[in-house]
Amino acid sequence: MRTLMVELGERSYPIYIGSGLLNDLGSYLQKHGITTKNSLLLVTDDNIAPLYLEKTLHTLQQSGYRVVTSIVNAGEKAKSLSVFENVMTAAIEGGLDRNSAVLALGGGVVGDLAGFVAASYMRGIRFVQIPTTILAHDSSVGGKVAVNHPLAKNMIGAFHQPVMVLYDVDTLQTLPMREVKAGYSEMIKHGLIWDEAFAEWCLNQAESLLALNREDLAYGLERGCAIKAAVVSEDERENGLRAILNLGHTIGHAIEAVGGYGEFLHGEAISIGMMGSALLAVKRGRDQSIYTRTKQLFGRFGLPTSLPKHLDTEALIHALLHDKKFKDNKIVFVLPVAIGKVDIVTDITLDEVREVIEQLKEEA
Ligand SMILES: NC(=O)c1ccc[n+]([C@@H]2O[C@H](COP(=O)([O-])OP(=O)(O)OC[C@H]3O[C@@H](n4cnc5c(N)ncnc54)[C@H](O)[C@@H]3O)[C@@H](O)[C@H]2O)c1
Ligand SMILES: O=C(O)C(=O)C[C@@H](O)[C@H](O)[C@H](O)COP(=O)(O)O
Ligand SMILES: [Zn+2]
Repeated sequence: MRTLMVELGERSYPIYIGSGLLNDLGSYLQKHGITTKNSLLLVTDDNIAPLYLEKTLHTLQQSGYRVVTSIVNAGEKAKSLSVFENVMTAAIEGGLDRNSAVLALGGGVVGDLAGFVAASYMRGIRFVQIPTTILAHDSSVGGKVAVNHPLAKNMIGAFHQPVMVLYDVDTLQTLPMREVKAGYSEMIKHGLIWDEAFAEWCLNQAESLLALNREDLAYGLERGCAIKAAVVSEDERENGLRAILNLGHTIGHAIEAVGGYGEFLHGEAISIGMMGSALLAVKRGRDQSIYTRTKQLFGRFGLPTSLPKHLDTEALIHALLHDKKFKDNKIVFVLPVAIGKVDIVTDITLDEVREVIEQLKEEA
């Protein structure tokens, strides 16, 4: 078992990564001050429930907990205000109080949704992340919780840190291959923004990672979480450094919104977005190898590197202008300086973005 810390003063918390951890959920909750006197709301989705809900409820009940369950439909559309309201209803009807805790058993969708419920219920109750996807090595760490608005991604949300992250890597073995690939997109992002050697390691271990080799997977998750934790510990509320975690998300979020939050998985959209950032960087005179190496990385993982032609360029631009990354009349882009290093650029024009979108379509 590996333990990492997210250092945030009184809001610090551990990330436990290991095999079989779900069996000991009750002990971990107790260790973190969530006792059997406190009722729990467990949120999950209808893909995960048949696989892990019974086991999770059994272990919690064995430990003496009272648990209310809310199962949402799988997929990005669950990050909506109407589903948020349904989960809130389950919490109220289940009699949760200010000492209760919300447990998110699932990927980034469940984590973001349940986390926003925890942040809002009675103005904030405790929250535990139990990630079950590879992508969630990113989403379960850092406390960004939110639902989407039809016009823009993650538009309604909060910062609400969990009390712990319990990552049972055994659960990842049941992921569909498309989700496995999408999860590696954020892992590669952590290499691209922070650690060239890690990006290179991802490239070299692609085959083993895609085959879910346990040792490599655990190392990749640990390194990805460590990078995320280091950034968040320095800048919890994105006043500066944390913005680098948004590499590929300026165009990526627009792709998700224009795709109706269903055509593209988050990991797929941001891999195309990261290709867009690499292209912009090269157009601004940075080394051509940034583009070729980024493309090689995503290609090796079977992730998309171009934009389907049917996506309307102006619709993408419109969505981009509603994103949080459009500030003070400027679009904020994270651009690679080299593999493993990025900077924040705020003078990219809409015409430059249009040109890159068209070029990404030509590659299709
Ligand atoms: N808060 C953050 O910092 C942050 C960071 C990155 C991404 N996100 C958000 O995370 C979301 C994407 O997360 P995701 O990729 O985990 O998607 P997801 O939560 O939709 O999970 C992916 C799919 O896999 C299924 N699934 C989950 N675990 C499984 C398992 N162990 N076995 C079999 N099937 C399983 C789910 O039912 C779903 O269909 C997006 O909404 C994105 O915006 C948030
Ligand atoms: O934690 C962060 O900060 C990130 O930017 C991580 C991203 O991978 C994640 O998709 C995040 O939800 C995007 O944040 P947003 O503020 O642009 O909605
Ligand atoms: Zn992301």
